[in-house]
Amino acid sequence: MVDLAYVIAGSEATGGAGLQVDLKTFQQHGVYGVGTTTCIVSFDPKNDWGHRFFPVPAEVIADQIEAATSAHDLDVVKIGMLGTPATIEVVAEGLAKQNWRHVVLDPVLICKGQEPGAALDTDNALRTRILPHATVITPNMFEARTLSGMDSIDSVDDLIEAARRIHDLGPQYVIAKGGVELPGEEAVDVLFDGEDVTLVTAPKVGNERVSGAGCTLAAAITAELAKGTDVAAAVKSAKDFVTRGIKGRVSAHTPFDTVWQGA
Ligand SMILES: Nc1ncnc2c1ncn2[C@@H]1O[C@H](COP(=O)(O)OP(=O)(O)O)[C@@H](O)[C@H]1O
Ligand SMILES: Cc1ncc(COP(=O)(O)O)c(C=O)c1O
Repeated sequence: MVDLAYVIAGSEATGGAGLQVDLKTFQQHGVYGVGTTTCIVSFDPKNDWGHRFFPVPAEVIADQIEAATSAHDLDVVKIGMLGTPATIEVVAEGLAKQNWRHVVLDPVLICKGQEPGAALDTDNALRTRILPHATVITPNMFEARTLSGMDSIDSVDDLIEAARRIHDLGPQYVIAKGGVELPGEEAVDVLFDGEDVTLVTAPKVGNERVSGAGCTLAAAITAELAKGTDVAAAVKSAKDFVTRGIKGRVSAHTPFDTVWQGA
């Protein structure tokens, strides 16, 4: 029997992030992917690739969740971009309808290049409605600052402190991603399981962020969990996968290069 993984996330029209990346990553791991679309992001080439954001109506999201969960016995789900409090509410209701072995939350508050202010109401709804379901959470530096309440994260020690604080909010496993934003030669992520801190590192590939890196990492963790891998091994494998994809990155006319999941 093939292993199945489910993702509830936004569509990103250039193919570089979001649901498209999640499903490519699942496929690359030999896992059958099932996806529910929460919103559609279309970057605007006429306006510095600014964000055009269209939320899928809540009832249509509910219909998709009903179809997906009725068609398949799903026990591992990745949550990507939700975008609005109304979407968060309907996804929270969907999650509450069954038991999950793992809920992997990529707490996407804003996309690369977007203004932080847009995130505040989404942040509050995510905290109260989605975080309680998450077993694994993968915040980047901005999301780690927001969720931990820390003003700045300037070192690996700060990132560990942020992971500890986010663990206190509920998720059993926190993977806080330093990426290219901490100084040094390595892209350092921190895994905290409530007891032990593990540094998950790979050499930086350039000093730029890459579109779809966060989605790829969380989707690869989800695919490994669907196959029965334990969390620590899933994170290590996902880090290798995303690093390969960043090395093999695809350049486009957009401001950021994008991860190649087939690398
Ligand atoms: N240029 C890079 N070289 C190597 N690893 C990177 C690079 N950029 C990001 N990463 C890694 O990719 C993963 C996703 O990180 P990041 O881009 O910070 O997430 P997000 O997409 O959520 O902002 C992390 O494991 C991070 O360390
Ligand atoms: C729909 C959607 N999901 C998620 C993301 C986050 O992508 P990344 O993996 O680059 O953090 C974006 C960013 O553009 C997006 O548009």
